[in-house]
Amino acid sequence: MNYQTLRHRCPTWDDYIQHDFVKQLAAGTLAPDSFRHYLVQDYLYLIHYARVMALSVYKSDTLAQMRVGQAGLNAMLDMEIGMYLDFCRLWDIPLHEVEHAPESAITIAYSRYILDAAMSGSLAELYAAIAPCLMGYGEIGKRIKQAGSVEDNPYQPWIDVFSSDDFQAITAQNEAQIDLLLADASPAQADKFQRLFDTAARMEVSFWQQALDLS
Ligand SMILES: Cc1ncc(CO)c(N)n1
Repeated sequence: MNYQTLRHRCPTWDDYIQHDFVKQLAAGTLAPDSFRHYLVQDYLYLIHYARVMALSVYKSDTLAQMRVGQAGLNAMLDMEIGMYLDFCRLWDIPLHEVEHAPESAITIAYSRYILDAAMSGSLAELYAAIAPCLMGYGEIGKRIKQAGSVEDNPYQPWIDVFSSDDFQAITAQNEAQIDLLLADASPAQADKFQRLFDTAARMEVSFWQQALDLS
């Protein structure tokens, strides 16, 4: 088992990567209310995601494994959350409003799902559950960049983070880590990895959709 197999076997991968939210964000036509909702919910989601990354360090056996988790956590806290804080300043959204916003049902479901997989499972299971998140956004960023940017896109900073060389290096490092962890999976373990991956990818679709439903 490896990352590309998980990705190819996932029934909702394209729905996730090519969701209308992504298309509208790339075109700069996404309704501001939708982006604002996404921004707040994703900020809340990332708090839990960071806790999962911390658990990946705890569950690591080697320094090399720990460093992949460390790099992922840094990318999250510095690059992604940093970009969200910039948006908050630019769009006049007070931070306390974001921090105290109620979590939506899908935000709770998805964030606690990966947290449970991280707490109860092996390091390999943890990575199978978070792979759609990290790897998917990397793929989306790369695709949008390759398609060429539109002028004056208000969402360009989002695209710049996920298409950046730094973020792409993190996804490459994570793919290698996932491939090593999944290499010797038994058929039963491979099924478990695929189920974790597919469930997370399904929730990514709902995560986009919640924001689009507002417009
Ligand atoms: C819901 C979601 N999935 C993936 C990422 C990428 O880290 C994110 N910021 N939010």
